[in-house]
Amino acid sequence: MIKLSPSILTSDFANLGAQLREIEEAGAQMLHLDVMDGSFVPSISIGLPVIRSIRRVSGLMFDVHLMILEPERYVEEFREAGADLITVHAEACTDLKKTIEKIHACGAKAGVSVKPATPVEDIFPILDQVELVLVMTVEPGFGGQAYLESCTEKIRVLRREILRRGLYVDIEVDGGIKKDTTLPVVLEAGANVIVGGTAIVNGNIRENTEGFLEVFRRFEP
Ligand SMILES: O=C(CO)[C@@H](O)[C@H](O)COP(=O)(O)O
Repeated sequence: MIKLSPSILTSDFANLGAQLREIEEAGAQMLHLDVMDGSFVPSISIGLPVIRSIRRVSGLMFDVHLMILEPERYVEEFREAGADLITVHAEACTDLKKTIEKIHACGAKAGVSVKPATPVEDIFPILDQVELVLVMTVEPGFGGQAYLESCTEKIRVLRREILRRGLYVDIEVDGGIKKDTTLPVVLEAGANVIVGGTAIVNGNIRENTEGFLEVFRRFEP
């Protein structure tokens, strides 16, 4: 199944409750929460208090993307705050395998992410230990950037490897996904969890969400 995970990074935070309701009512299945530390990536975004607060008002699956150094230090806290899926960067972990084990031990699903310059083959050794791989299709740090074409082949290679090994691993893509241009490209390449940032939350959330879901239907078996 293809799922939509809207990112609230560029939301109007003064109006977040209403925006979350719109996202949920329009039919998105997940909520993508970008946590940035100002070290692994240049920006600082939201953290534990915001996730705890919105957990009380949202029934969506919380897809927490940790763009922080040594994320293993905070795994339990993000789980307690409400994360259902915790994704860490392969480039940011001291010991990726142990971090994945820690995520599972606290009852969350585990995801691993790679930046655009990191070969997707780097995570093949732990592919059977995660529920999701997040292929960054922009340099992590900011919303509203242009999709990097070089990432399409990474999605294809990853989907091929997952099929070859008979695994059930979701492929999530994040960055520069637009309904009429890059969305069909990533779906064709094999992605099945789609993060939409500015293309969903900026403007009419309901129409934007419905537009994405309509394209999904064209790619569903
Ligand atoms: O993690 C990030 C950026 O680092 C994202 O989740 C952005 O929020 C995506 O925004 P768009 O590129 O879709 O506008």
